[in-house]
Amino acid sequence: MKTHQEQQYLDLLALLLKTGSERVDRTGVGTKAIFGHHMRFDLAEGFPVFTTKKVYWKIAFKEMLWMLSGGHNIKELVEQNVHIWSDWPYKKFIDAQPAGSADKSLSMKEFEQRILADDAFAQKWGDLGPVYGKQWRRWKTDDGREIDQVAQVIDLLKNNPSSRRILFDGWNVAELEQMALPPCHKHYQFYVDPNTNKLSGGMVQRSCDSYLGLAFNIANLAFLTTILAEQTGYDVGEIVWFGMDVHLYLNHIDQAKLQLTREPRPFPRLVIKRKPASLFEYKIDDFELDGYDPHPAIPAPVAV
Ligand SMILES: Nc1nc(=O)c2c([nH]1)NC[C@@H]1CN(c3ccc(C(=O)N[C@@H](CCC(=O)O)C(=O)O)cc3)CN21
Ligand SMILES: O=c1ccn([C@H]2C[C@H](O)[C@@H](COP(=O)(O)O)O2)c(=O)[nH]1
Repeated sequence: MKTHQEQQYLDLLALLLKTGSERVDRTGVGTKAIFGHHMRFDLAEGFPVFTTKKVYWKIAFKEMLWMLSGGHNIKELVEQNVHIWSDWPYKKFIDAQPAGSADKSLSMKEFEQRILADDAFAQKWGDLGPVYGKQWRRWKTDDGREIDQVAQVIDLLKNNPSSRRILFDGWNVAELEQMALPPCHKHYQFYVDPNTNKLSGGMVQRSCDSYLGLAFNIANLAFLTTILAEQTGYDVGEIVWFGMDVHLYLNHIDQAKLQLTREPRPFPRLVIKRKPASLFEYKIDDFELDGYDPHPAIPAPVAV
């Protein structure tokens, strides 16, 4: 019998548990880490959203659509009930409040409510800086122009699919200091096989939270590749993932061990209910996963 493609992910978790070197990290949580790892998923065999725990794929897709829209303020995420980016601006806000002030003890929920209610507050405190969306869609040049890297990718896929330069990158060295977090999934590249008319998507991730982030990152790489293929007239090929600093946070070890006791179930199919005129006009309600029957969620704390 053919091995389930998700086994690659379970093998990675097992490898980290067994061989990962314990390292201190920026967050102070500590990780078990390896350097350099690769996985690939054939999208013809199903949509790679992991089944050995419930993955909140709609949250991931909303994040991808937000990045594709050029967004970099958490307001647009919180409006859609997505909270995965709120920790960083919240921490920045709390750190900036004087000791003893009422705002110093604001909860994250109250912070998010103020982001939603007060535009000026959201402008000031909800902005993550020039992160993914900004670099993907409006990379600033020295002479004051802005480059839409995603539009360039679409143009190459339509007009020069044998190019070896069909890529975009979020790692804008000059602007890293202004970002709440420098990009983790930093490089995306695409490839058309002329024999099969299939589009494959690759991604390089410099730093990978293998328990929380990676499930989202793989689903989103598959999602982006699928909608790009639909928009440019190709069938879907493979996604190819390269991780560099690939780690398991020490407070995710029990969750990873529990996940390893579970058997993968068949991957679902991604159903796209509407094809908009451009890549930038998809809405979350255009998507459904057909046949997603995961094992229960296993919650874990995010390292900030
Ligand atoms: N330490 C760390 N790991 C990450 O994966 C990560 C960051 N930081 N910082 C930036 C973004 C934010 N991302 C996140 C943050 C939180 C979850 C998370 O908590 N996921 C939960 C449930 C989410 C929910 O219900 O809102 C999960 O079980 O997948 C996932 C991705 C990915 N990135
Ligand atoms: O999409 C994402 C975004 C972030 N991560 C993880 C990887 C690291 O654990 C942290 C970032 O910390 P750095 O010190 O900047 O490396 O967030 C992820 O896995 N996926």
